[in-house]
Amino acid sequence: MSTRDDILPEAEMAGPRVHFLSYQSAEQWAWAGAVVLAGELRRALEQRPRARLLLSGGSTPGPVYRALARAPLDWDRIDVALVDERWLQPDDPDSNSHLVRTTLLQDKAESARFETLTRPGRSIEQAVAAANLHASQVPDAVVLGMGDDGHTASLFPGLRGLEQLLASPNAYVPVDAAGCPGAGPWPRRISLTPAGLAPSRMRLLLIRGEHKRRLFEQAMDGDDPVELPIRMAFTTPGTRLRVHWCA
Ligand SMILES: O=C(O)[C@H](O)[C@@H](O)[C@H](O)[C@H](O)COP(=O)(O)O
Repeated sequence: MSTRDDILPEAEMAGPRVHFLSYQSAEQWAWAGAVVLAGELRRALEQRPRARLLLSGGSTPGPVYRALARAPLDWDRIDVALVDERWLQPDDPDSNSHLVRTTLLQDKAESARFETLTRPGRSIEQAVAAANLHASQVPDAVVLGMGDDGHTASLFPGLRGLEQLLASPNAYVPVDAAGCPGAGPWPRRISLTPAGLAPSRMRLLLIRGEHKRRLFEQAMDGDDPVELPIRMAFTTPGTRLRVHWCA
């Protein structure tokens, strides 16, 4: 297993809103993500009866979740929930729930309490209302991803009503991303908003590849999340965004 010293970043760029760390290999990147999340959860459990972790889906974060599942934490005091979900049932292989179940909720983390966003028999409005009730518990850590189009959570560039969704006072909103190529075959979704991200005690963005590095640098040159929704990760007031990148 890697030690803390093996996973020091190759380069760092720290500003007031973003701390960007580059890792030399995918293995170091995965372990570094797990170490930082485990540290945050451990601190939270020292101070409060329960800790809360919000996770994204997509093709990038799986190795970090698998590494985190091996962390010796008091997992039965940890609530795991989602940043966003495609309007699919939790056992659908394309759902973010399925990703979290098959990567994180294994090994030591099997005993964590997992809140899916969708559930059989629940309408999208009921699912969003339930998510907003749970959101009264402040997240200790939020893991975000970024799509090749600059979306984060399920807030896509060009999404109808994006400005209103970004300004919503609610932590979760229903999304109809019809016409947004980044949403792939799943236009109906539920997404975290800036209001849901703001109170989190830690924000971690997991990205890989040259294209995403350049896109993130471009995002940092501006402030408007309507143009590039990933900007909400660092323009939303609250804690500084930590970015973990590797090629
Ligand atoms: O449901 C989703 O699609 C995700 O939660 C989404 O916001 C994800 O983080 C990005 O799309 C990045 O996805 P990739 O890692 O596959 O590029």
